[in-house]
Amino acid sequence: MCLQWQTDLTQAAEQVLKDKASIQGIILASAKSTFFAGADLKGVMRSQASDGPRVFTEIEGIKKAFRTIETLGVPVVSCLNGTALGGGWEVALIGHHRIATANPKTQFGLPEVTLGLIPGGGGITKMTRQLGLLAAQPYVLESKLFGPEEAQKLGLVHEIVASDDQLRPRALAHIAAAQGQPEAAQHLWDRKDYKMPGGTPSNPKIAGMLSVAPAVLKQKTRGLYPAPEAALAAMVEGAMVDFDTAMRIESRYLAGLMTSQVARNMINTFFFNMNSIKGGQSRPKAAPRYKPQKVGILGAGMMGSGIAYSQASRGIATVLKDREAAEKGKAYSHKLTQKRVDKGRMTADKQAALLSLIQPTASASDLKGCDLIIEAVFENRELKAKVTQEAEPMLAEGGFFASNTSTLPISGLATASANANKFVGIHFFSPVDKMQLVEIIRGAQTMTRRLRVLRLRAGPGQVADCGERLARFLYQPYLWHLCDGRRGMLGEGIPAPVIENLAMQVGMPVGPLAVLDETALSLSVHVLDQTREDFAKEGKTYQATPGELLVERMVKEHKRPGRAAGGGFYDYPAGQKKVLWPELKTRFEKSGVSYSQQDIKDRLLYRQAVETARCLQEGVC
Ligand SMILES: CCCCCCCCCCCCC[C@H](O)CC(=O)SCCNC(=O)CCNC(=O)[C@H](O)C(C)(C)COP(=O)(O)OP(=O)(O)OC[C@H]1O[C@@H](n2cnc3c(N)ncnc32)[C@H](O)[C@@H]1OP(=O)(O)O
Ligand SMILES: NC(=O)c1ccc[n+]([C@@H]2O[C@H](COP(=O)([O-])OP(=O)(O)OC[C@H]3O[C@@H](n4cnc5c(N)ncnc54)[C@H](O)[C@@H]3O)[C@@H](O)[C@H]2O)c1
Repeated sequence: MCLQWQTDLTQAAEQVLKDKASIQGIILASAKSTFFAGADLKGVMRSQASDGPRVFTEIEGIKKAFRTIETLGVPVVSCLNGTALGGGWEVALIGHHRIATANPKTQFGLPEVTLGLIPGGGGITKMTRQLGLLAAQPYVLESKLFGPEEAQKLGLVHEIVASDDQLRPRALAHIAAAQGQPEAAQHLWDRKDYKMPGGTPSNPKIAGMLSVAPAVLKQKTRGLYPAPEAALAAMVEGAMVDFDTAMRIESRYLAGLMTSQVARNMINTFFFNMNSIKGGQSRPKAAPRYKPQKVGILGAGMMGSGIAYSQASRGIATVLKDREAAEKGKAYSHKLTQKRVDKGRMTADKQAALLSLIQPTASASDLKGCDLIIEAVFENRELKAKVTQEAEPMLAEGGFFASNTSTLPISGLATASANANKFVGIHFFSPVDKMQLVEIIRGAQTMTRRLRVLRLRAGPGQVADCGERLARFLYQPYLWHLCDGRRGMLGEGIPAPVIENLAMQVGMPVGPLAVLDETALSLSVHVLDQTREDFAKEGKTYQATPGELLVERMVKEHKRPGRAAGGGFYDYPAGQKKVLWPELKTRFEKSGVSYSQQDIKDRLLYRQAVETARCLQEGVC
């Protein structure tokens, strides 16, 4: 929907208006494999707040042309040969009759709110009038996309054809059959007898539901995302007025959002940056994709058991080795898959096939022939060196070794290896089955070609090739320091619920103390112990931060090592919601401590900004 397209559209609308008497019907078709990708997001990225009035005029201009075509009095047929998203779906909705090619890859719908925008090119008004205020919500407020079949069930597509070459003949046949039938050239909502499905907001049932809708939405967005709120407002306000006014209402909301910093940030992150990652921006150039055939995992604790699941669920034979906990580690995969089986999302056969790929063992000899071994034992340098030396000889020819360490420099760990050039860091995040990110860390001696992007996990954003600078990597400077700041705040006497709630108010999905519990407080203590040992070897004394000392007290004094071990900053009563450990109040809270909520929010966010800037400075990509 760039400026050139807008000019062409306006001219086409003027032309059909002139030629009206000789037109029997209009076909909207695309010459590309995608039907239409919607508004020009590059243009939106260039917009400024002062562009608001101009953008409003452009949106209104586009919709005027849409309206000219759909109210001309001739049947309009949209031939949907491929994906139609956002403004593209809004173009499809010009057609009174919509025909789609059957293709499981085709996606229709309105992804706008995921980009900080709203479907203000007629999408809100038309989808609401077509489906009703309640039924349209998932498509408008949650950007639920759908394929041709679902579209047909919803009445949004009227015909499905087997191949693209059938679209035009079917459209022509429809136009021929529609001659003399005025309703075939009219949208539902333009008919005199139109009634909104389910009722308008004046219907008491709808009014009752709408009265709680903003609160429900706010609970999800925490007031941090303006687009879903604007979309809900445009839906409801639009449902109370005539069609043209409803269209203008959505244009106003859209113009405001389109020229906002929030939308630019979201578009840049969720569309352009995500596309670059999917397109392999982080991959070493010209490196072939690589999938190991057999993977060994050392340590079947929290991380090892999750990594085993992630390998087996991608069909990779996995040997899970632990001194004592290998069976328990495999049981984690059983637990995860059983939940899916119980919900009917996985067959028992598939579960059995996945579990059969995990071989629990206490014996290093079972690792023979692995082309990748990932070490995930305790965060202790000597132990890691020992298990590396024990397992490495089992590698298949050309295989390589990886450590899942959170904090220990890879170059240092690689000194235990007989092949430091085949030693890398592969850092999974907890919980492994949910987190898409995997960080690849290059040690000083790692051969660059070892950094083939591993297909260990599906999903985008999977790799940050950090290299290794200053013997630290992403997790260390980034998350670790963030966590430390939060633990530190608790140590200053700031109440735990204040820290947790303010962090969520600035957009974190869960409170930071909850995250620390998940990753295990005992892990922080292992890291601290190792750091002290390292300093001592150099004749120095490590000065632990207040945050580190607090966690050490939690683990060593109060015996609260984290969620997996029964409790940490939170208690985890069986079958109930977690609750903050009541004794945090008596042990850490200081009565009369003064704090400003804004300062706490700033401390949480500035730390992220500073660490992000450092990552960029250090070339983490
Ligand atoms: C001063 C301010 C400007 C004001 C403009 C005013 C305009 C007013 C219009 C208002 C009315 C409409 C409002 C509408 O409701 C709002 C929207 O439409 S928001 C956009 C919604 N659309 C999308 O989210 C779709 C985005 N695209 C995709 O999901 C995919 O590209 C696809 C369509 C599924 C196709 O996938 P692929 O085949 O894999 O192709 P690629 O993804 O690799 O894309 C190829 C190439 O095209 C670029 N591109 C794709 N879509 C857009 C886009 N919408 N805008 C800009 N560029 C787009 C993509 O970046 C690739 O570029 P390359 O990397 O090759 O440079
Ligand atoms: N916890 C996290 O959130 C997280 C995230 C990313 C990376 N890591 C890293 O992953 C590694 C493991 O962390 P974890 O949280 O899974 O620890 P964990 O304590 O849950 O598990 C460690 C496992 O190692 C096993 N082990 C000890 N010695 C062994 C040996 N000689 N041979 C085989 N197994 C042995 C233990 O029995 C235990 O099951 C650490 O290096 C940690 O820094 C942890």
